[in-house]
Amino acid sequence: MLRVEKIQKVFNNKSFSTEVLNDISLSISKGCWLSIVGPSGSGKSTLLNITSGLLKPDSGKVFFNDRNVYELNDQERSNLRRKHIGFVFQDFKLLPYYSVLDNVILPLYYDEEKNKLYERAKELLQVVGIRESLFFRLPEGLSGGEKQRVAIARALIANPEVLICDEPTGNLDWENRNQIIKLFSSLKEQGKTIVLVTHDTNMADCGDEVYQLLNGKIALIEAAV
Ligand SMILES: Nc1ncnc2c1ncn2[C@@H]1O[C@H](COP(=O)(O)OP(=O)(O)OP(=O)(O)O)[C@@H](O)[C@H]1O
Repeated sequence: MLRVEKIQKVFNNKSFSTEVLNDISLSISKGCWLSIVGPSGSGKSTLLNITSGLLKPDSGKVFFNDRNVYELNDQERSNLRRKHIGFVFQDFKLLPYYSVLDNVILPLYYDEEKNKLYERAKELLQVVGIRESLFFRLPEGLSGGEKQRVAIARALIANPEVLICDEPTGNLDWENRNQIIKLFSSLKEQGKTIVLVTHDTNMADCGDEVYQLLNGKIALIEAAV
């Protein structure tokens, strides 16, 4: 369902260049949960951004259901991301002047009837453990963990086939982290494909496959039998 082939990425600054990804290939089957671990700065976020169509690699290809993501035009790629790929950013990227509910419906804001979207958003917020009294609050009034869970609800609003998450439990306490792991497990059971980066090795182990990114290379370090 998702395939990255021979990805290279170098960041060039005025005084130096950083080779982050060197000939990375990965194939992710439908319904698979793939975890990526690696030290800080090893390129995990860069790889997720490239995989989800947010950042063009220097070379290499990304396929989503056999469509070459970087051969789509901007509008097509934006539609693919909004409707088929849910993305949870490490820094959440909630819009500051929109309420929790409006942030959650954002990916489909102009596509669907608002009341229906709000109903779905409320259900999702309940699933991720956000209480009703927070629904009309602006993000500045939320804790880090609450923002993270709102970002997860937003990533799910379009019922995407793939959920790509950058440190989805980084700001959560033990109880909420366990709740998110349970949610991801049940999403996987429903057939969703999950790709996540985490420093939480126990969470990584809940996946079918665990890859480690190190020195620009990726290696499979654990696979469910
Ligand atoms: N836009 C950019 N311009 C220049 N260098 C960048 C850019 N984005 C990332 N980098 C560099 O690329 C490397 C990989 O960054 P990336 O954020 O992908 O790592 P990471 O493994 O996700 O790190 P962390 O676990 O700390 O979030 C780092 O050295 C970072 O400084």
